[in-house]
Amino acid sequence: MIPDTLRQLVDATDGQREADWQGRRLLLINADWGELAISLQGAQVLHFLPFAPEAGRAAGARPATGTEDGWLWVTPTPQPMPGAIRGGIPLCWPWFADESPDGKGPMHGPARTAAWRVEAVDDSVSGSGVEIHLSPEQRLHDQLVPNAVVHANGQRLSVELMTRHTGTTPVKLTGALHTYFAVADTHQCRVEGLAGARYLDKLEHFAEHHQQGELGIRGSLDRIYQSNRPVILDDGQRRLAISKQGSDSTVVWHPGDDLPSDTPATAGMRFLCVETACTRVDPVWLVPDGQHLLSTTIGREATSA
Ligand SMILES: O=P(O)(O)OC[C@H]1O[C@H](O)[C@H](O)[C@@H](O)[C@@H]1O
Repeated sequence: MIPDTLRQLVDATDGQREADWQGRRLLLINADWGELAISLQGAQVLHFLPFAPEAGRAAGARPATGTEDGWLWVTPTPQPMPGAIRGGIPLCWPWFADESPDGKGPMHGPARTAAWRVEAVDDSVSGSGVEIHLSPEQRLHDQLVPNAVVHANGQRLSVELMTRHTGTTPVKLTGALHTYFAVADTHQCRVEGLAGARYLDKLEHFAEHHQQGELGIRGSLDRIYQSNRPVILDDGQRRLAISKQGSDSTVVWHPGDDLPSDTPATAGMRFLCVETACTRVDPVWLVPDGQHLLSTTIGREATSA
């Protein structure tokens, strides 16, 4: 689910172009393999719709209008600059939530509101698709340097957030690929693959629990699962496989009825955040010349033929 204004920009794109949306520069791609939109504020993927063949649909043919509008959700309320966009895949870096070193930094770090530039767009990648390299326009940390790579094709989307240590003293790093998935109905969702995992419940002052059975979403939740395993997000209509690297935390978040002011009730039950993260339970200590790769890959669940 994406705002009509973003849908119109994607529809008006043939191939690849840049355009302005809500005061932000976007990279838009509408190709034979699918659709992709990235905001250069935050290097944030806002939209992805692959055209992989499904039963009854020819290879490379776009889904019938109205049957599917992408795997990611973006709030329909315009987000004033220079604030963050709620939706898509915000890059939370170099800390997750309020875990800045002095406790005073912006929620989820400065990367998601910073200006990034496209370093390269490679559409010669195997399997027909695109690989986009992005870097921040300004330094965001005195010792750490991030860059992002987005891979998209007719089957899957992946986002890689690489951090390199260019300084002289060890640095603690947390962060997240804070994915807002578009779902048919939040309360019909199941997240499979977390059964038995230990989690910290942020709604209970980080009380520790273990997940009993598979996770069904019934109301508000804000949990840090200690897990490096892939999960399946099933909303009753679509099963997406979410795998990851460099992450021992999976954050599952939805505010329930207590929606943020930028999220109208009609849109509020159409998303679920399942986040590939490094948090207080698995911070990364980066040493000089070290690097860390946080990545997620999202595809349809593989079905046995
Ligand atoms: O509103 P935001 O700054 O984008 O944060 C949205 C949410 O992100 C994460 O999932 C945190 O676990 C939540 O506690 C937070 O409310």
